[in-house]
Amino acid sequence: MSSWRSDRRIWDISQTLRPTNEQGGLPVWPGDTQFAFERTWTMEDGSPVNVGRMTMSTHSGTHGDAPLHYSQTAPDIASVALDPYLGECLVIDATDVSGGAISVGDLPHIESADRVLFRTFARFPHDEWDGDFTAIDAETIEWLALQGVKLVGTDAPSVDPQESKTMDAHKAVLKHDMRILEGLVLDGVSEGRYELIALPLKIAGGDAGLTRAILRELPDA
Ligand SMILES: Nc1ccccc1C(=O)C[C@H](N)C(=O)O
Ligand SMILES: [Zn+2]
Ligand SMILES: [Zn+2]
Repeated sequence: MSSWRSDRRIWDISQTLRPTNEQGGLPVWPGDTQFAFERTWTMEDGSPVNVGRMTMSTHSGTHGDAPLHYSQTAPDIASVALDPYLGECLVIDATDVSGGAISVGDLPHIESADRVLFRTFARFPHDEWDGDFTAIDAETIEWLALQGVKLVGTDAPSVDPQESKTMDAHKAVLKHDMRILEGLVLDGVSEGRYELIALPLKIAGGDAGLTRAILRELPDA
């Protein structure tokens, strides 16, 4: 049998990109560009093919922040190495965390991990903006960096609180040259180890890149 065939289970942990409207739709950071999708050419109108066009923020839906997002002199998303976005990761259930941010005391015992994803929502708010999301303390980022973690992901729209002006968690990430995934959908994903595949789009000058993020069951799990 071909070694490419795999029966390993896959979890799609990406938001569905679609317009925001009265019924809900894609939650967008307050004041940022709404997601829009339209057809430039349609077969209905005699075109041989359908072709679309999108307008969006670089931080729409599930995305990876570039270091350039939080530092003027840091690399854009097209320039960062891809290995942090690919490989074994640990999903931590932080749905019971109170007090606005995940503190060091909220962390379970971590044997070792290169990548850590936090589930903060019991149910992901697919159709409305929730500004009261759970952020991550800068000390927690520091502690994870000491454990060798090179990527931190969250189902929240940011690692810092919505009203933060100091961006302490982002700054801790910058200090340790870690990578960030935001807006993951971790409903139905239990705590444990998985393979992460979440490559951000290669946008020159991009302060972030949208990503189709998935988890895959580890071999021989
Ligand atoms: N769109 C924004 C507009 C203004 C301020 C922040 C945002 C963000 O998207 C935050 C973000 N997702 C982050 O990387 O923390
Ligand atoms: Zn972001
Ligand atoms: Zn961010």
